[in-house]
Amino acid sequence: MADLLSVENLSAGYGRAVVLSDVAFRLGEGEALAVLGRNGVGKTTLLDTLVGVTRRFTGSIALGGREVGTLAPETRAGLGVGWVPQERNIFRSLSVQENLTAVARPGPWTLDRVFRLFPRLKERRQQSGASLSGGEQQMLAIGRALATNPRLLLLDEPTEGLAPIIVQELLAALTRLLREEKLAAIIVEQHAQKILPITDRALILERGRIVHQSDSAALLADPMPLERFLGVTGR
Ligand SMILES: Nc1ncnc2c1ncn2[C@@H]1O[C@H](COP(=O)(O)OP(=O)(O)OP(=O)(O)O)[C@@H](O)[C@H]1O
Repeated sequence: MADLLSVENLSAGYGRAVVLSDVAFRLGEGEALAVLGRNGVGKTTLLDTLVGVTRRFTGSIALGGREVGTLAPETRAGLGVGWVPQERNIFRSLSVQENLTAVARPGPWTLDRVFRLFPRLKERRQQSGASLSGGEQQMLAIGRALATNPRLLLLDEPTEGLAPIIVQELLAALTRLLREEKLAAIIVEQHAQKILPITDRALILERGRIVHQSDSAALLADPMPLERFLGVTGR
């Protein structure tokens, strides 16, 4: 499978602090990767480095064969890096529909298609972003990233802090995105058992380094690395 993303020898951090060291992995077109690890190991820093909002010390990030590691975040976004940050960053004073149309770029992900994926957003299309529940704001944040028609979607703990029923709804939408629509994605998640069934590959970070990489199915079948590096079972 052709590489959509190829990361080599990446080290990055903030100011003089090195958080990520010698990170290397590949992602094929249409593949989904789970990024796992305990608190503070550098998961968010990895996504932020792909987006371009940290300090990169060494290494390369190639998207579709083109080096993007030196480019500004907005240029990377224009080349197809879609980002749903942990803090969601929706426009609180704009309506749901305005949030989506403000960032829309031409491509298969039209407003209608986003509304088909998240019917709750369609029902609330005239409401302000601020009036939405936490789960609905997360759906809007994902919808906004989709409306930019990304080649690669980066999701930072999309289910964090949400009620179980909303988590189920979000996971069902993500399953559709990753399994049926075959959108390439990298998902940071604390709970391995939620995300491994819907991703192709997984990596585990510890202190800014990759300590395990494998197929997600292999990790589910043999959860030893989850026990060792996350202190949880895969179930
Ligand atoms: N803006 C920043 N400036 C300086 N250091 C930072 C900054 N953001 C994160 N760090 C440090 O980088 C390290 C990795 O943090 P990061 O948020 O990437 O971890 P994480 O695995 O995503 O953790 P969590 O699951 O708690 O979100 C931590 O030691 C953190 O204190």
